[in-house]
Amino acid sequence: MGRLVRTDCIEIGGIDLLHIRDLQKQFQVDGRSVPILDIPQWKVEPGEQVAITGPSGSGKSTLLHLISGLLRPDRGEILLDNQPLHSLGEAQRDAFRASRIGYVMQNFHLIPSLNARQNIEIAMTGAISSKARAAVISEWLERVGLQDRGQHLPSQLSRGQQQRVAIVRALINQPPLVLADEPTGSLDWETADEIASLLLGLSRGIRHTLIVVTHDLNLAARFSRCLHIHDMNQIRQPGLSRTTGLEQREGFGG
Ligand SMILES: Nc1ncnc2c1ncn2[C@@H]1O[C@H](COP(=O)(O)OP(=O)(O)OP(=O)(O)O)[C@@H](O)[C@H]1O
Repeated sequence: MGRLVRTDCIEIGGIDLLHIRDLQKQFQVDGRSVPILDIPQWKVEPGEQVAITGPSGSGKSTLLHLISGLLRPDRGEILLDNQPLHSLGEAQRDAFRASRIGYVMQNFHLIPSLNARQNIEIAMTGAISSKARAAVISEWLERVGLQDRGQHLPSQLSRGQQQRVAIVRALINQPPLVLADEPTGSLDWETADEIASLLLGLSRGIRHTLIVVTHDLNLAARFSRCLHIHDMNQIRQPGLSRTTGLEQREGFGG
């Protein structure tokens, strides 16, 4: 079941934070190569908020893993701030990722034995005193309404509160790019709406670029740009050309 995605490039001008060129990714399944992504060109400008939608298995998470350098493309280039991430050695890539990319995941991935403050602190880079660190963490906890939850373990927090901690952890180093993979996917609709507002508001406030993978079309509609990935099986159907495999929709309210 191969899946292939292509994108029509929309030139949006200006300086790009992210520039993907000729990207191809395949996985080996039972000894054969299964094409997953094929993206001739895609650009994201600083400060943009982009939603990525598409059917299950179309390659959305794979695209985020490629952008963050967790996966290596088989072909092509991903430039982040003009830096080809995959040309860096592992240690340099880890350091670059830690300072330039924040990652929010569906299931929070907090460390169970650390409290909320410690889960945030562990992600902090930069040489500042422990007193200054504590002050920054307090400020962020207050910003997300968790000022009285800093000492709580993840198991003592609601799911929405855990995701708030995870969002602070992703934003604490003020990375220029924040990636979120189904950040509201495991939350009830009311909490999901709150978390979506928080993520959009915070990233808008500090001018992060935000790229969010979501199945939730209501959430996608809150972004200024949406990239929809089609499944290759659909692309193979008569009447759908491969070049419409990945379609960009502009002009959502934001
Ligand atoms: N390590 C791997 N080895 C082989 N195939 C893989 C691997 N990782 C992902 N795949 C396959 O790649 C395809 C894309 O997976 P991906 O997780 O990116 O999809 P997705 O669009 O994020 O799906 P979902 O919406 O269900 O999370 C799937 O068919 C998946 O089975």
